[in-house]
Amino acid sequence: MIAHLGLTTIKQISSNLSIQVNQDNFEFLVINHPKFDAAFALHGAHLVHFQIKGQAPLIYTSSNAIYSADKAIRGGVPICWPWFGSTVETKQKNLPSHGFARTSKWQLNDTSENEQGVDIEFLFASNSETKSVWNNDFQVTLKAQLTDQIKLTLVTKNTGDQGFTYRGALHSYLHIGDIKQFAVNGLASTYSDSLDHGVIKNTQQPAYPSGPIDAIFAVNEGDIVLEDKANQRNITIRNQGNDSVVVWNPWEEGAKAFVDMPDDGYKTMFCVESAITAKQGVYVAPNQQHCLQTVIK
Ligand SMILES: O=P(O)(O)OC[C@H]1O[C@H](O)[C@H](O)[C@@H](O)[C@@H]1O
Repeated sequence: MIAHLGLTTIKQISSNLSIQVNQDNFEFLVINHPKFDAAFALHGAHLVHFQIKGQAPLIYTSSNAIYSADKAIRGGVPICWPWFGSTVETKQKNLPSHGFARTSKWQLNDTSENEQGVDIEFLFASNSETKSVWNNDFQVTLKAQLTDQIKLTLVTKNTGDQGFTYRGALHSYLHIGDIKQFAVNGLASTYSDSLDHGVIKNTQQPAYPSGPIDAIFAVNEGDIVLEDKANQRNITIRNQGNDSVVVWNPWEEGAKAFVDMPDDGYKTMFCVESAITAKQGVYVAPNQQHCLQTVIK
């Protein structure tokens, strides 16, 4: 799934882990564990690939994704932070949708590995550039534990002396075999329809998506289960620290409008996001931290 990127190794970290670059010097951490293959872009600490050996990929990344310092990567698990989507304020200030973390370079801080999998830690801290758009002191850590599942924990630490609030998401694009042979179980009974002015609607249980969807669900008890019938599997998602679950698929017209997604890309992806979308966000006091997590298997 990343072979088409034509990567070259520039640093071998261990026999399973290496830093590789594409022809534009865009850096990836590539993991070839005996149990799975995975890759992160250092740009955004963005998981772009995860595939257990012998199985279909668990994560969808667009074959047309653009790897460029000022762009967000289409697919994978974008880290939306410290805001979600756009607000009147971010629009007025011409700030990017979903915050600046996904278009910032993160530092690979630590890796460890064993027979079960690998642990990886990426860091991103406030600097003069981030403070010019969001005037807070922070350190954000992405802790990734990859085994027979993906566990991503985003730790937001307030390193300043003023409290702040944040919003965001672990915006997972799950790979599915065929959207026409697909169902979603375990979502809350109502949702706010972002494609219809936030009108509150009832959820079908299970839900069989048949058109564009952009919906904010409350947090429900239990797991969200995607029936990926074409791949004869269920994908299970368990979130923590979120106040909502955002579900998104742009469908055909939406995909056609994106330069970085094939027209039929919508057929093999479905986003289920561990999100903080409430207006008040999450408050983080000085020296305190908050964890946002998603576990996918
Ligand atoms: O195109 P992006 O900025 O990556 O956003 C992709 C999508 O993210 C979320 O799912 C939002 O709810 C959608 O409204 C948005 O279209």
